[in-house]
Amino acid sequence: MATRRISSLVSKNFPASFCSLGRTFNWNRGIGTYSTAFATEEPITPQVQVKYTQLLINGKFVDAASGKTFQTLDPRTGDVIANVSEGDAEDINRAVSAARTAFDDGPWPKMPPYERSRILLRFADLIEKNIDELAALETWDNGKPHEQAAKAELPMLVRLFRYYAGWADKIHGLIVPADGPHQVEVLHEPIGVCGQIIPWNFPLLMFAWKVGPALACGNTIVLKTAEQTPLSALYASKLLHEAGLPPGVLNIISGYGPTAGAALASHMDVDKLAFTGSTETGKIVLELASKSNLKPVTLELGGKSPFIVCEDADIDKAVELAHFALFFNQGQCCCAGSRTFVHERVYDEFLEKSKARALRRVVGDPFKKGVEQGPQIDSEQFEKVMRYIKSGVESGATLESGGERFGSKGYYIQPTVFSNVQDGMLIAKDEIFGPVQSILKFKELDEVIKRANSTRYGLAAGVFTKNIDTANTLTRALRAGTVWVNCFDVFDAAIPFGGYKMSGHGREKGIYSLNNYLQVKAVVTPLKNPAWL
Ligand SMILES: NC(=O)c1ccc[n+]([C@@H]2O[C@H](COP(=O)([O-])OP(=O)(O)OC[C@H]3O[C@@H](n4cnc5c(N)ncnc54)[C@H](O)[C@@H]3O)[C@@H](O)[C@H]2O)c1
Repeated sequence: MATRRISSLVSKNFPASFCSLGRTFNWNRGIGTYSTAFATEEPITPQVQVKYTQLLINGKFVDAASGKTFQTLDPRTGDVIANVSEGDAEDINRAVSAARTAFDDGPWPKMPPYERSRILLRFADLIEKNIDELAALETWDNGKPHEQAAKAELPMLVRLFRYYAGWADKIHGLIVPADGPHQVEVLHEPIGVCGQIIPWNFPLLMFAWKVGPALACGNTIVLKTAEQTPLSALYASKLLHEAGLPPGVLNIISGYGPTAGAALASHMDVDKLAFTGSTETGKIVLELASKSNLKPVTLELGGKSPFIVCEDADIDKAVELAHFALFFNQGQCCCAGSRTFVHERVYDEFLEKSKARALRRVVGDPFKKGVEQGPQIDSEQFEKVMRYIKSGVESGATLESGGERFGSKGYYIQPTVFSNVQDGMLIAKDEIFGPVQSILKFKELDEVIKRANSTRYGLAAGVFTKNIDTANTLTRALRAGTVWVNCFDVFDAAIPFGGYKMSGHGREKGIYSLNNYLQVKAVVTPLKNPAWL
């Protein structure tokens, strides 16, 4: 069998790849056991003020119609960061009405695409100027390491807006040949008022994946942020208006899912819905859309992605990448490599090294330099993850490291590794969305393909091998929207992302996202005496 080394074992793309985080920042790892030093220190005061807490409707910050507010909390402590206007159905009506007027009568869809492109480019420049404040807000509201927000996520957001700014003046239709003397033009039109609902795990990146392509295509938007993380999208949207976005084109509603989110999904005057969140909520919004006006829906949902370590893998590199694939962002990634399949010949070595790596992971205040893992987003997620850890122990998996709360304040969890995990256990089937690695043993390639595909999800997969034939077999056999080979979490703006099966409908990013935000119209005109057809 012909084999050859795959030269690039870990992607060098940055900032498109989160893979480079560990190397770039030279994380200051502890040794042996978990360090509790950070947990006993006072939380670091964020270098940012919360300026925007109201709803953004028709270019203005306004209170909710009900006058209600809700608290957004600091995951490091559970303390209140700010009181934020709580939008509900009435505010969604106001925002949709502003977006409708901006679409039907406003300048945005009619603006020369180059002008739209320039506004998106100016916005990207403004984000770059305000990276420190935006990254601080993101860390404060979400708990993710500040270096990750500032050096990877914000640059990705900038890149994504520049990418879609580049598309704005390159979207065009087709002239297609037909039987008979007809001119057939296929026009690509903006789809109209877009409803967008995003989760809390990557508040600004999810904002970018939704807003960038929708605006490039000339649409108007009502976006509902996640109730856990309302702050950064309000700040970014203010900058978009500074960059020249006309009022009413982008409206931001903070609020809860069953009230504001459901009102948006079921609104009769919303032309398209884009949702990212859990599979359970995805089913609800799809039903709301179908029961209202049958608006088309794209869904980016949950996952239980396999990460397959083959017998020929460089074990040290595989351990590091599998660790990153699971623990990145506190394990709160839809595409987390949450089933680590390891070939039986390298299993023992892989396990020992994975355990040691988890013990070296630096957990603490996400504002502190060198910290790799902050707190989970809130008490609900914290409790859910702890329940899964308990279930892993009770179902007979071996707890190799972690398994406990980290520190005494906030929602920190020790990096946890289970070995001896069997396919039927809940920890191998459900999306845990936390820092819990499940290691499973396999023997044959056919066997691991079957087991990796034996899930209701199909978002992503990781493959670690030096053998090009093995890599080709796996990449084609795995039923997942993304397969990363010898890399993981490479998120270039041009790469499509989305799921098979219950991980979603449709794709975001790249050219594929444009199709989500365009209508296709055929215009047929008879041709009189054409010289040719
Ligand atoms: N596939 C992807 O690209 C991707 C990316 C990030 C997160 N996710 C998934 O998101 C989930 C975690 O996020 P979450 O806990 O915020 O998910 P969630 O489904 O609870 O919430 C997501 C959003 O939906 C809203 N919502 C909740 N109930 C609603 C309802 N009845 N009607 C309308 N909207 C409603 C929420 O307010 C929030 O804005 C995970 O399952 C993760 O895998 C997927």
